[in-house]
Amino acid sequence: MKLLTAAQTREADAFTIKEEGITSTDLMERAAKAFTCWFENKFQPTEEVHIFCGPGNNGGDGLVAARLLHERNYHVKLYLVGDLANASDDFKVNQERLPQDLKPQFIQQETEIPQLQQKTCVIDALFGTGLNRPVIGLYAQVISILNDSGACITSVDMPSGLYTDSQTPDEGAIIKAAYTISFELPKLAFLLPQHEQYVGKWHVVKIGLSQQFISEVETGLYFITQQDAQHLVKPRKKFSHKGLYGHALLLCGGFGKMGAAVLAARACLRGGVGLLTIQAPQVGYTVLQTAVPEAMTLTDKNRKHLSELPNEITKFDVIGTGPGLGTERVTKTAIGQLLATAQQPLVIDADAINIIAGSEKLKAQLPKNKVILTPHPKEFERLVGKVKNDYDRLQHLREFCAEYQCYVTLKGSHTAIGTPEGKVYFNTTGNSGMATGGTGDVLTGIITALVGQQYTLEEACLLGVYVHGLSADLALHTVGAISMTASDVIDHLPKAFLHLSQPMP
Ligand SMILES: NC(=O)C1=CN([C@@H]2O[C@H](COP(=O)(O)OP(=O)(O)OC[C@H]3O[C@@H](n4cnc5c(N)ncnc54)[C@H](O)[C@@H]3O)[C@@H](O)[C@H]2O)[C@@H](O)CC1
Ligand SMILES: Nc1ncnc2c1ncn2[C@@H]1O[C@H](COP(=O)(O)OP(=O)(O)O)[C@@H](O)[C@H]1O
Ligand SMILES: [K+]
Repeated sequence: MKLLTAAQTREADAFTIKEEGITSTDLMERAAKAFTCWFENKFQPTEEVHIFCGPGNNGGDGLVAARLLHERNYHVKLYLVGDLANASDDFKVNQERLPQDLKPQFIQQETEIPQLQQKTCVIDALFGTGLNRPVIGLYAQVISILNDSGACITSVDMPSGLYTDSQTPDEGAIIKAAYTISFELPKLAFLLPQHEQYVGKWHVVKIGLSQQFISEVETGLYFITQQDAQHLVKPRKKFSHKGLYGHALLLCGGFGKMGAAVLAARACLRGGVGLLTIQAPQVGYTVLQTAVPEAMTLTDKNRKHLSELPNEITKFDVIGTGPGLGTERVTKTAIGQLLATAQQPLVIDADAINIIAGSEKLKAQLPKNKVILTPHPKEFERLVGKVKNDYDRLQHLREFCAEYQCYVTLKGSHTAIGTPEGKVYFNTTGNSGMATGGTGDVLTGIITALVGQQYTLEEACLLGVYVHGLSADLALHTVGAISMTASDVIDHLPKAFLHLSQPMP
């Protein structure tokens, strides 16, 4: 599913209004109804609700929500903030529509800002996607008092003050919402870790924006839905055999880190690979043969560290490498040989990334259109240098993928997948239980398995990160976030694939 910029959202509004032959006031009523519906399910009418409106259409939504909640017997206190001489037309229409017994209070200077109790229920309708400069002055004072009050803030469409799709300047005040209720689609800003404290928990409510517009508009930004993932899963054929699902090679593990190889291997098997061979240093032989009996094990001439490639390397359909490798000189040499000679697709993680990041020569040797790199943010910085903020990181992601013609799954709460053509997909599964050692090794195993099964590199990244996070979401029900381990994620992979293989409604 696409992510739209603020400008594209405005175009989508305008297109929908024209297509349906409705007025912008009708669309505002629809949006505010959808918001109110969510709000009513969350907060009881016994609550006093303090609604703060700015001068634009976001404020207009706030006015409609005030009217609707008042009709449903919520005790509404309404505040109209700032100079309303240039308020939007739909704001003015809805100000007129306020019932007689709902009198707004006007806030035009700091002394008129109410002091709120802790836990007071607040609706923030100051600014939405129309924000076009940092919030300073009176609005910033309101935001600061609301943030400091300890009130439970629900933002309409955007936390006021936060830019929708670019870096908010440092001087701008931003609401710290507990909940943000976004219209039709999530916003890019919600998916970036630096905004967690402002956005809170976000939810999307549908307001019937034109699907034709959304399907036709050009954007390089997407988020992965369950439907997208379900469409990708390939069913198995009755007369198929293991030879059809790929023979994967994992070059993983080292002294003290054979566990990483075990995790990647077990995940690769659960990811559906036909055959799996692991090449590991000698210390790994007994470990791997015992912990992963389904896999074949080749041993390196080196006792503790990977130092060579297998003889018959051409027989493998895909090679996954990195977890547990270490960065010894002999291993660096082996990774250099791999990049120089491998004909098949490569999934490169962890220490293999660190090794490549440390050498411009190795970076230049990354074979084009054959590589998936799966760095976490620190490993990514080793590849591209220090990044300034989350938007800068995304820009580096696009540039790196274009320069090296490779795929990168930049791991995080919403893992971002960059493609050589400049697209970025955000994952929507996963949870903080995954913030534990070894879950990245699991992802390497899964993606390697999918590439082995002839998924394209893009498909393998999308389905891989989605199913990886989904497994963790399913594990959450049984083990919770605190106790979750990487093995729990592997153990829930079967359920996750089953979940995605159910017929769609
Ligand atoms: N018909 C529509 O276009 C719809 C719009 N909707 C709502 O409208 C919002 C967008 O409305 P608008 O485009 O009117 O924009 P906003 O209401 O987000 O803000 C724009 C207003 O704020 C002023 N402003 C911007 N930045 C400021 C700053 N830093 N300090 C002080 N004033 C500032 C602008 O001059 C303008 O008056 C969405 O977020 C959504 O809530 C929804 O009602 C759905 C339908
Ligand atoms: N808070 C979180 N929410 C969702 N996913 C997370 C979170 N923290 C970590 N993850 C996921 O867990 C994995 C961690 O990978 P990585 O840092 O490489 O771990 P390791 O090196 O220990 O294997 C990534 O896939 C990442 O997206
Ligand atoms: K808002």
